[in-house]
Amino acid sequence: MSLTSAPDHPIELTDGAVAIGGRPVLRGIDLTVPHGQFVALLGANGSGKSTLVRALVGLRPLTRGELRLFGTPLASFDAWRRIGFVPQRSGAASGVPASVREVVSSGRLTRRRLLRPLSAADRSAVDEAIALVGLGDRARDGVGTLSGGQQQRVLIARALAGDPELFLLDEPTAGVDLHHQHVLADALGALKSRGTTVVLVAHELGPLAPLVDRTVVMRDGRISHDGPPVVVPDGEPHGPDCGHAHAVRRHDHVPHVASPLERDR
Ligand SMILES: Nc1ncnc2c1ncn2[C@@H]1O[C@H](COP(=O)(O)OP(=O)(O)OP(=O)(O)O)[C@@H](O)[C@H]1O
Repeated sequence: MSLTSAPDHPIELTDGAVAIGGRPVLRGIDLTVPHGQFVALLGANGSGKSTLVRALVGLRPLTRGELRLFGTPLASFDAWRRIGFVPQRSGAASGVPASVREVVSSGRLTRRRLLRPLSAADRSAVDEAIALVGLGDRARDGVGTLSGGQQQRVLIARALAGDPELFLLDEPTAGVDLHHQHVLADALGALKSRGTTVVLVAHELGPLAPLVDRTVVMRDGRISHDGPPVVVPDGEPHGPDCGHAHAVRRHDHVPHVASPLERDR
């Protein structure tokens, strides 16, 4: 907690806007995420989910609005070790031969003093992260020998090893088989029980659904729904929020529809 009474929410974005190449991509985004909340960011292709999470970690500059991370304006925020970010799948192999253990260990770099060997606490955090994503038997293997889905899990383990207080993941389940979606759900469930704040971009929640406290749905660069997830038995709308629940399902699966805010694919 900060010494003042100002809130220190992990994320507080007010009237956020992003333009790419002069074209508005996000507009009028108000998003406050309190400690310990598990937020799913949903929406059709091109609706702005990735741009929003990238803006939230300072990778996309805001053209308007204010972003505070843990109560500190982005411009003066420097506690990046409190934040873990797993980008959309790009592969953990960069051409440099490195083992799973080495890549995951790099997630501890901000936690230890430069050029110091890994401490026992570092090593156990690395082992725990590798086990959590189900790669214990591949720890010594080169990341280049792993499948795309396994490389994604290496990146997740690297972020987990840093023991972040705020963890953002962009489509971690894309192209991942059901068994490994359950592995990921277990890993994120363990984080959630530690009180970690999670923001997750997804098309399909699948096994992650029970973890979600709040769904934010993007549409054409704006937030079109923000509220608690609603359980919809047998695919039927249910309860007073059924319209929204149905909308979430439909957005989750809508085919790509061209709009002025969508990129060519
Ligand atoms: N690097 C870029 N260059 C140009 N336009 C971009 C770029 N990145 C995003 N955009 C634009 O921003 C819009 C939002 O893209 P974004 O990737 O944030 O959407 P998304 O909801 O994450 O989509 P998806 O589910 O397909 O990943 C796109 O329609 C695209 O036009």
